[in-house]
Amino acid sequence: MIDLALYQPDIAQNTGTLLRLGACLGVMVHIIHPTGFQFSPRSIRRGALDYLEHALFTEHDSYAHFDAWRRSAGRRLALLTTKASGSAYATSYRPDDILLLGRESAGVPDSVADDADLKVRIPMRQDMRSLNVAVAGSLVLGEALRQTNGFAALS
Ligand SMILES: C[S@@+](CC[C@H](N)C(=O)[O-])C[C@H]1O[C@@H](n2cnc3c(N)ncnc32)[C@H](O)[C@@H]1O
Repeated sequence: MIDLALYQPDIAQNTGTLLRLGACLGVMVHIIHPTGFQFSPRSIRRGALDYLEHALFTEHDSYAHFDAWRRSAGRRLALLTTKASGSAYATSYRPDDILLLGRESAGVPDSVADDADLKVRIPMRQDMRSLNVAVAGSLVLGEALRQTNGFAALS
């Protein structure tokens, strides 16, 4: 199954929204620390509501820890970034891909972008800077699940 990964998220409500998305679709969410807020059930409840108890998530102390785990698991990293040239809708996803979302304030550093196996961009109107991180994650996760038959087990 496709996973989501959040690189050092800044805004608790966005993280809660993505945890709720993961809970509803049966998708694992990796939280890469440090977060810009205290990561606790209390702080993310506004976005996650009572779905938090159903959320599948795992925390990584650092990007290095996450990257070591990902490489040992042989999982491909697909970075969502406005700087990519390839469209997220012209990409072939694999069922075990991990979709990495950047932080709200600054995306990901170049060193992290260099680790990505593929980089994808959601096309937008000219002069628009970016989408909300939870909206971007939802759009690409939907496409990746559609391509990999990830909705089949859901009712
Ligand atoms: C608010 S944006 C970050 C904006 C940040 N100033 C930057 O330069 O990356 C938060 C995250 O949402 C995702 N995102 C937002 N719009 C996107 C788009 N059009 N295509 C791909 N990813 C997008 C990216 O993962 C991005 O790092």
